[in-house]
Amino acid sequence: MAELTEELSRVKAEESGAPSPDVRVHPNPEPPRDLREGTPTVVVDDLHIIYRVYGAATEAEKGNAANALLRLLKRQGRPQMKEIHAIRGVSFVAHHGDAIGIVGRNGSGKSTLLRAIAGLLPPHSGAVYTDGQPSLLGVNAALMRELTGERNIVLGCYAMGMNPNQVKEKFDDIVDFSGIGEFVQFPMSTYSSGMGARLRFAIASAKKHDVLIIDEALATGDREFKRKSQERIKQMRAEAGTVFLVAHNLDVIEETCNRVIWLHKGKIKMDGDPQTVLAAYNKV
Ligand SMILES: Nc1ncnc2c1ncn2[C@@H]1O[C@H](COP(=O)(O)OP(=O)(O)OP(=O)(O)O)[C@@H](O)[C@H]1O
Repeated sequence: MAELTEELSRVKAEESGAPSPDVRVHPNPEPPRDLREGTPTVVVDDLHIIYRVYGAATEAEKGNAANALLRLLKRQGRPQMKEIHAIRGVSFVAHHGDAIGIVGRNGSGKSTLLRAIAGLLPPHSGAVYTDGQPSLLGVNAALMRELTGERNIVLGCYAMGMNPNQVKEKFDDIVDFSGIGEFVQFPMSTYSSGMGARLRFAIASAKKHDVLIIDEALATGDREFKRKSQERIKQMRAEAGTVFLVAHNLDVIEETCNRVIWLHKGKIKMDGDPQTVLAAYNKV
């Protein structure tokens, strides 16, 4: 009974606007943006990613129809499973306001690392901790080819958690930024790959992201679009998000990022400021 009276008086106090004695009042539950600058957003701790693929271990086992039929007749199992150890003990910490470029030769593990940060690949061991929701903007980000640009903008914005008013507010800006013009009324299947990539970038960057991961999205698009997208990445950095960027064009990385991680055979070979890391990377 005493508990009930206490609870009732707490509810009444809350209704009257007076803070109840046992409720701590935080005047600033969210620290202002500039205070968040520099706080950790992504912690990657001794991460290992292993892909398992069913592949032929020997020449004789190589997959063709005759071999598959022979295996069936002999009631043999599938060919041996192979493991590809794509990320081998990667650790680093990213902070609010960081734009981190990831460089490395083909197959060094860049896309795998980004997909793991986005939570799309489970670690074999180690862990990825993120503050906020990471969003992966890759060349394959899911837009629907049979739908018009307009429908994709609306669906894409909803998928990022916007409400109808926010979508209305952002719609024109997305179309302008993408530069697709009247093509917005046509199905995406009629777009060139550059137009599709520009629309994807325009949709994804219309929202503030805690952690935005961009995989080669800037590789397509003309000089003007590259300039605009670099500007927008800088703006997103200024809004205290964290941006990860994989691009084979090192100039883009140098101009956009404040830090570069060089991956080699699944391990970090170097991590530091763009000039130093890119100079070393260009030497090999
Ligand atoms: N889905 C997959 N299944 C099996 N192995 C994969 C898969 N994706 C990548 N790999 C392997 O993992 C390793 C790292 O590949 P990843 O695509 O991450 O490298 P990358 O640095 O992004 O390459 P690129 O510059 O060519 O895009 C490679 O050996 C690759 O063959």
